[in-house]
Amino acid sequence: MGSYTDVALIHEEVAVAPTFGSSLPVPNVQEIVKSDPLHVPERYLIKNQEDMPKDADHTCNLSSEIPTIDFSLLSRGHKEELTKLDLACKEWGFFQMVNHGVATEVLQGMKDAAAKFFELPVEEKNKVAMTSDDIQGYGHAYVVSEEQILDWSDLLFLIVYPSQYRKLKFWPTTPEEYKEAIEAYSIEVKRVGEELIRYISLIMGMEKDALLALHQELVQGVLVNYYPPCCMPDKVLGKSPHSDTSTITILMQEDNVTGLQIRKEGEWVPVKPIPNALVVNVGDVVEIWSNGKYKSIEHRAVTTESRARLSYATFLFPHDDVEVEPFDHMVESPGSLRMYKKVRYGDYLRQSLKRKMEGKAHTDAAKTAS
Ligand SMILES: COC(=O)C(/C=C/C1=C(C)CCCC1(C)C)=C/O[C@H]1C=C(C)C(=O)O1
Ligand SMILES: O=C(O)CCC(=O)C(=O)O
Ligand SMILES: [Fe+2]
Repeated sequence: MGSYTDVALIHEEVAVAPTFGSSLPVPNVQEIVKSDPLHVPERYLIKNQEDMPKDADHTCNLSSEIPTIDFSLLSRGHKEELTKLDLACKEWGFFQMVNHGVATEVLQGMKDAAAKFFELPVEEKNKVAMTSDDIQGYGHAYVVSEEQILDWSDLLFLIVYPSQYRKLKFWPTTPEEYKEAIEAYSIEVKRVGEELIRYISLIMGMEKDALLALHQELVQGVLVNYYPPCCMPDKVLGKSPHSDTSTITILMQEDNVTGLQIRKEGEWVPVKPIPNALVVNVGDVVEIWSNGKYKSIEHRAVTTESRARLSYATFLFPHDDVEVEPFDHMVESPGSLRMYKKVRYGDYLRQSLKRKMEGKAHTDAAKTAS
């Protein structure tokens, strides 16, 4: 455990009221829409034409090329599926995962409980609001300056494992089924996520449990993103371009609202929801460990004019004290360049939260001088 003079992290007690992780106070987007559905405050309007989203459902041929991985085939030791996983992590950094074994009722239970929470009056939701010295709870993140363009979304972020890191003061008690729903969902996603990290360990040429062991302990956070409808969906972003600072991220989407877009060949490629599938992406940690062989790809979320969209991102990541750097065997040959510096994960995460979301800024900052 880090020193207590350290600023608060996700699972360290707060000794002093740090600025770490705490976003500057910003308006509640759901309340903006409630008060005037036909107005978008200046701070949300994108300035650069090239950053502006086309309509969320714009067709892009590359969407159909996003890999699909069958988890049940991986579980049965299918070498071809493992090769597909290797390719997906190398070429896309994203894939749709099917046949993961998580019951539809468990997926739906998480969706229903979260939807009920976000439908509550803001006074009720603010009972679990983020505080200035913490990064769990209801509110916003990555807001570090008065000038930055704000995302058209509100969020609820909770650490669920290890259970001793939970801060139940931020867990909604209304709807009363929230705790049960997120626990049922998270234990299943933990099962799938740990297996995926084992398969990634194998495709990196390591023992199946080696990568999990390097986490010291696997930390699991659940982020529910709420994207209210927007009257100018082509002028705002639900979530700015970023790569995830996780080992891997497992995302559940709504069935019939497209919002997630991933960066590929200079295009923003919509990830069309597949009912009951989970979207998996490589995080910065695997990119660094693999010396850039597996890509933590930039992605973003756009909004729609007609309806709200929710997404459920589970981040799996190491303990703060884990030192992350490229594995020797992943630095292709003796002459190859070691692409990243050694970073203490807690510092890496802390740095990422001090910046506004700006594409690959996190991993760029961890690169060795090129
Ligand atoms: C390990 O964490 C992540 O992968 C991660 C973190 C998100 C968050 C915190 C660590 C605390 C504050 C809340 C928030 C959920 C943003 C990934 O988040 C994605 C989302 C953004 C944005 C990002 O940069 O990575
Ligand atoms: O809402 C989405 O589809 C993407 C969310 C995301 O990228 C994140 O929360 O890290
Ligand atoms: Fe993300």
